[in-house]
Formats: sequence, structure tokens, C-alpha cells
Amino acid sequence: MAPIVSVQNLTKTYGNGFQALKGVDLEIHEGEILALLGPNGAGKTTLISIICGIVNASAGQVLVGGHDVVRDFRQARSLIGLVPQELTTDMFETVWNTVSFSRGVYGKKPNPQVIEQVLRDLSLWSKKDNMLRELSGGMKRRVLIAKALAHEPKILFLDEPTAGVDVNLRREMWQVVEKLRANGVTIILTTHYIEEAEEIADRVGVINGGKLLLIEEKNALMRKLGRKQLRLELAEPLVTLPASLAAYDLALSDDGSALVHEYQGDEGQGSIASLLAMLAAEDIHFKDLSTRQSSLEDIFVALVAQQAGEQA
Ligand SMILES: Nc1ncnc2c1ncn2[C@@H]1O[C@H](COP(=O)(O)OP(=O)(O)OP(=O)(O)O)[C@@H](O)[C@H]1O
Repeated sequence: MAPIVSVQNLTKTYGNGFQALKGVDLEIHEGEILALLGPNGAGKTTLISIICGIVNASAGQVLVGGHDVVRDFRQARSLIGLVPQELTTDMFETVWNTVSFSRGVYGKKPNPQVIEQVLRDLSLWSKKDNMLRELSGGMKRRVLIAKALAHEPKILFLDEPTAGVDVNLRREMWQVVEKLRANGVTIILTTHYIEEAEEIADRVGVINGGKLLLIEEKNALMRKLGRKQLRLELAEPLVTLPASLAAYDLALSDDGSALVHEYQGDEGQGSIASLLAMLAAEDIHFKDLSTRQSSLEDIFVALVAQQAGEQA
């Protein structure tokens, strides 16, 4: 199936000479949730803004639903909903009017049923006649999403959707995203919250310094780059490791009371079974054991550090 968004060799140099994107290629599949991770200034907003036709690229091409975002701006843009970080509309306007107006901006005929559905989906129906200034911060964020959905886009971009929101609201926002995906909407979100990507994304892209460092299925990424650690609390401390254990990636804690074994996420089972058998053979007993899996955060930090090292 053709990608719903295709980005080819995109570069962006701002007027002051700063190169914010350095040759980005990206294909977004219909119906997926893609999380774009990157530190401040990585180029995430620039990339999204170019895809949405708000910022012009210096070179390269973006197709949305097969439409060039520059040449066929209106067709491309009508497929896209963009949820910005902040609400900039009139605080004295009602929720209903604000969301209805957004539909009109895209040249779509008024359709009260669609607006009602969007407001119900986002649990805003009971607030439809309230002015925006009367809403809580979380509800204002929902209004941002409702505005972006009012013209029934197929692709929704969420720029830092849960920045500064509390844990409960973040969960609710994730549920909203899941529901949209169930309705067939393709979702691209930028985030600093790695656990957010870990929780809801199908694929994860990492951007840094204007480059897409990687883009991969989240589960495959975790399997490939994720390390696991097995920690054994020993019944009796050891002074040194027996030579027979040298073949294992093993370390003894400073006080000799624990053994720590590091292994790749997908190679574990065999090596752990033989390690435990070897410990028993050496008469080394343990009183407790725990395992820890490296998170997407560990992977992300390592990737960005590696790139910084390569550029130094
Ligand atoms: N209009 C502009 N003129 C010059 N430089 C800009 C402009 N807009 C952004 N930049 C620079 O481009 C780089 C990328 O910015 P961008 O906003 O795309 O990053 P980001 O990944 O979205 O960051 P954040 O997570 O902080 O929002 C930054 O170094 C920024 O200072």
C-alpha cells in the first residue's frame, strides 16, 4: 500500500542560515501511530510544519495522500488535522462555535452531526455551550484536538499533546488517540515523554540534529536494542568470580554480594539456563533474583549520545 505521507530528502535552512533539517526521508503508513522523539531543537516541529504546509522546505518533496504539499496545497491540507501546543483562539467564544468554525476554514460544509460526534468522542459534549475561558486546562487541550478533527482529516498531527498535563489526563489523551486510530485515523505525535511513545506508538522515529536517526517498529526496536539485566543476590558473598564463569557477561557487585548478568533481549533464555546450571555446579547459591529490561528511554539516550560522539 502506498504510504499516506511520503517525505523525500527534505532539507530546511532557515533565513538566518540555520539548517534545521538535513535530508529527511520518511514514509508514514495509513492507520499507524508514529511517535517522533527528539530532544529540544531536534527539528520535529519543523518537519511537521513542512508536512502540514505551514513552513516551506528548502529542498525535497512531501506528498500527502499523493498530493504535493506545495503544488496541491488545498487537497493535501484538507487531509490533515494539526493539534498545536497552545490554544490561540478567542477565549470568549463557545466550544461549539470554535470547533464549528474550524471545519469551515477547510471549506467543508457545516455538518452539526460531525461536530456533535467529535465533541462526544472527546467528552466535551456537556461543555459545548461554555466559553473556552471557563474550561480547565485539560479540556482546552481536548478543544484543540476537536478543532483539528472538525473537518474529518485522515491524518492527525499532535505536537507535544501531553506536555505539562497531569498523569490522569495523559492517560485520557492516550485513550482518545487509541479511539481515533480505531476509527482509521493515522496519528503522528511528537513527544519528549518516552514512556508515551513506549505505551502507544506502533513505530518510533528518533530525530536529532535535523536527521532521522532511525525509524522502526517499537517492538522490534525494543527487541533489537533493548538490553536485559539479571541480578542475583548471593547467599554468601564472593571475593572473585570463578574462572568457569568467564564466558558469561557477568559482573560482581563491589561488596561481592550480587552477580549481574547483562544480555541482549532476544538471546536470553539459553544463556540464563546454562548460567544458572553453572552456578549450581560451582556451589554458588542465591537468595533472590530480579530482572530489568532497558527501556526505550535507555535506547534513546544511547542513540543521541552516540550521534553526539560521532559529530565531536
Ligand atoms: N524561524 C526560525 N528561524 C531560525 N531558526 C529556527 C526557526 N524555527 C526553528 N529554528 C531552529 O531550528 C531548530 C529546530 O527547531 P524545531 O522547533 O523544529 O525543533 P523541535 O525538535 O520541535 O524542538 P522542541 O522539542 O524544543 O519543540 C532549532 O535549533 C530552532 O532554534
